[in-house]
Amino acid sequence: MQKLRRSPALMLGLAGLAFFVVLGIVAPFIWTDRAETLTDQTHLAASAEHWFGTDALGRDIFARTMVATRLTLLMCLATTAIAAVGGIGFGAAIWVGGPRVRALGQRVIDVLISYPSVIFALAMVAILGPGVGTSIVAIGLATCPAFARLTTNLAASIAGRDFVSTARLLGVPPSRLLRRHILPNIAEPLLVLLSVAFTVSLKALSGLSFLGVGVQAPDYDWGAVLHKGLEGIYLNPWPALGPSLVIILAGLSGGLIGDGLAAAVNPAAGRKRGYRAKVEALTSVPAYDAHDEDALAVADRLSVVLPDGTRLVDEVSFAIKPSEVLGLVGESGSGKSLTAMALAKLLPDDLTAVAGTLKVGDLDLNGRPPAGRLATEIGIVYQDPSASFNPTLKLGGQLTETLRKHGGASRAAAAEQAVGQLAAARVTLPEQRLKQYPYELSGGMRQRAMIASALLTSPKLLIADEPTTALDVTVQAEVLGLLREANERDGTAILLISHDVGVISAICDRVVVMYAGRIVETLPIERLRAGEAEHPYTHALLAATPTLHSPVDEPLSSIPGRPPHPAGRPAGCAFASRCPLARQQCHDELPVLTVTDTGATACHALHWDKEVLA
Ligand SMILES: Nc1ncnc2c1ncn2[C@@H]1O[C@H](COP(=O)(O)OP(=O)(O)OP(=O)(O)O)[C@@H](O)[C@H]1O
Repeated sequence: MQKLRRSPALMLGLAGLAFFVVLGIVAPFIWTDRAETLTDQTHLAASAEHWFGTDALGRDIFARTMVATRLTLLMCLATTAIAAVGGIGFGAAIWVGGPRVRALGQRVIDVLISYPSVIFALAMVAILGPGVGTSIVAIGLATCPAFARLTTNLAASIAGRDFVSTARLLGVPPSRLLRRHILPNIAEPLLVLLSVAFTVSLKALSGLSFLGVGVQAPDYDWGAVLHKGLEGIYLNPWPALGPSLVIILAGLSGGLIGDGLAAAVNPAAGRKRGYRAKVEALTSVPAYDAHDEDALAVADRLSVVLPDGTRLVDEVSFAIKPSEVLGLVGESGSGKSLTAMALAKLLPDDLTAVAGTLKVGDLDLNGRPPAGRLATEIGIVYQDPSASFNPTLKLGGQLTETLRKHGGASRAAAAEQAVGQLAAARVTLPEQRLKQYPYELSGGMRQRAMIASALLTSPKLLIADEPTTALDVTVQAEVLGLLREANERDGTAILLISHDVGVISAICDRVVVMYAGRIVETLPIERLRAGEAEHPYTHALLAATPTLHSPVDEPLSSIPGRPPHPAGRPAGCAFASRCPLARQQCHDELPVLTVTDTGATACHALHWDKEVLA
C-alpha cells in the first residue's frame, strides 16, 4: 500500500472514482424528481436553474446526467466482471488444456481480438435486441479476448521459471499449478488490465447508447443522455457537452488508476525522483588509487544506491591503467556486477550511481555521455553466452549493428570487419556464422562470438562479467586466453569480474577484492598467487579455491556464515562476524583502506601485531 500511496496518478484516479461512486449512490435520491418529471419548459438553454438545460420533454439534463451515474457505473462494473471472469477463465483453461488446446485457443483469441469490440457488440445487439442486459453481455464478451490473451501470455512466461519446473517435476497437476504458482504471479498485470477494461467498457457502453442501440427508455445512462442532448447541439450545446464532460472525467479517473497501478506494480517505475536527496554526501576520505593521472578508467568513491538510500555498492574506488587487466573478485552479492554496470552506465532504472569521478578515458560517466561513444568505447562480455545475443536475429546483423549505427560503416565494410574479428576470436567458418542464428553455435563458440562482438569497435575498456562461469573448463581456458590476447594485441584494458580466484589469477595484473559492497583489499596478482594477501577475507577466498595441488581426500575450506545484506551492514567491519581474527574493535569501527607497499587493505588487524595474520 505504501507503494500505491506514492503514485499521485493513482491517488487522483481513485479520488475521481470515489467521487463518481458516491455520486452514483446519492444522485438518484436527490435528483430523480427533476430528472424524470415532464414539464413544458422544453429545450431550455443552460442557466443557473438548469445547468445543462432541458430536453425535449422539459426534463433537467444535469439531473438526468447525475442520476444516470448509478446505472452507468453498475453497467461498467458488470461488463468488467464478465470480461475478467470470462477472459481469465478462458485463458487459464486453454493453458491447462495442454499444448494442442493452447495452440488452438490462442488462434481463437487472436481472431477475436482482431475485431473491434464495438463491431462485435453491435452484431450481438442486432441478434439479441437492444437493452441494458444485452449491452453488458455484448461489451463484456467483446472485452474477454484481451484478458484471455494477457492470461495465456503471462502464464507462458511464468511457466518457464524454475519454481514452476520444480512443481511440474514433483507432479503438481496443471490446474493446481495454475492456481498456486501461476495466477498469483500474474495478478498484478491483470489488475492493471482490470482498470483499463473499466474505462474501455465505459466508452463502449456509452457509445452503444449514444448510437441508440444500448440502454433504452425509460432507462438511461450517460450515453443515452448524450444521445438526446445531441438533437439541438447547434442551438444549445450544453445538453451534449454536459454528459460528454462527465464521461471524459470518469474515463480519465479510470485511466489514471490504470497508469498509477502500472507504475505501482512496476518496481522500476517512478522511483528515480528524489533519490539524490537521500544519498549522503561523499566522504572526504581520499580515494585510494583513483588519482593516477595515467589511468584509463577511474571510479572515485562510486556508490550504487537504491531509491531508499541503501548503498548496494558503498564508495568503491579504483583505477584501471591502459593495457591493464584488473580483476574484481568476491562472493555472490558483493557488488561486483553493479560496480561494473555503473561504469558502463547500464544500471537498472531503480538504481543510481553516485561518484566523485566516474570516467573512461575522457568520457565523463557522471554526466550524460553520447550514446555512440559509450557503445564504441566500452565493450561488454556477459556471463551467459546463450542470453548475450538476441535469439531471433542472425549473428551478422547483431555483430555489425554498432559499427553501422555509431561507426558509420557500410554494410559490407561492417561485415568484413566482423568476419575478421570472429576469425581473431577463433570462431570457425566466420563468414558462415554471420548468416546463422545464435542457437546454431555451441556455448563456447557463442562466447567467442560475444568477445568478437565486444571487441569490434576497438573499445578502450572491456568489461567481462563472469565470462567463463557458464563454460566447461577447457573452453574456459580458451576464452581467458582470448581476452588476454586482445589485451596484449590491442592494449585493451579489461575489468574482469569473477567469484573464482583461480580465473582472476589466470589473467589479471591486479585484483580488487569486494565484500558486502565495499572494497576490502587491492593487491598485485603476484601476491595473490603467492597467497600473500593482507585481508582475512582474501585469505579465506584463497583457502576456498581448489588448485591442482589441493589434496583430493581433504575437504576444501569454506567461509562460515553469509555476508550481510547491504541494507543491514553492521557499523564495524562487515566481515567481522565471519572473521577468525575479529576483536571488539572490528565490530565497533569501520576499518578504512590503508595503503600498504603493494596495495591497500581495510582491516584493523593490519595495525595489530603482524603475527596474528600469519
Ligand atoms: N536492481 C536491484 N534492486 C535491488 N537490489 C539489487 C539490484 N541489483 C542487485 N541488487 C543487490 O545488490 C547486491 C550486489 O549485487 P551484484 O549483482 O552486484 O553482486 P555480484 O557480486 O555481482 O554477485 P553475483 O556474482 O551473484 O552476480 C546484491 O545484494 C543484490 O541482491
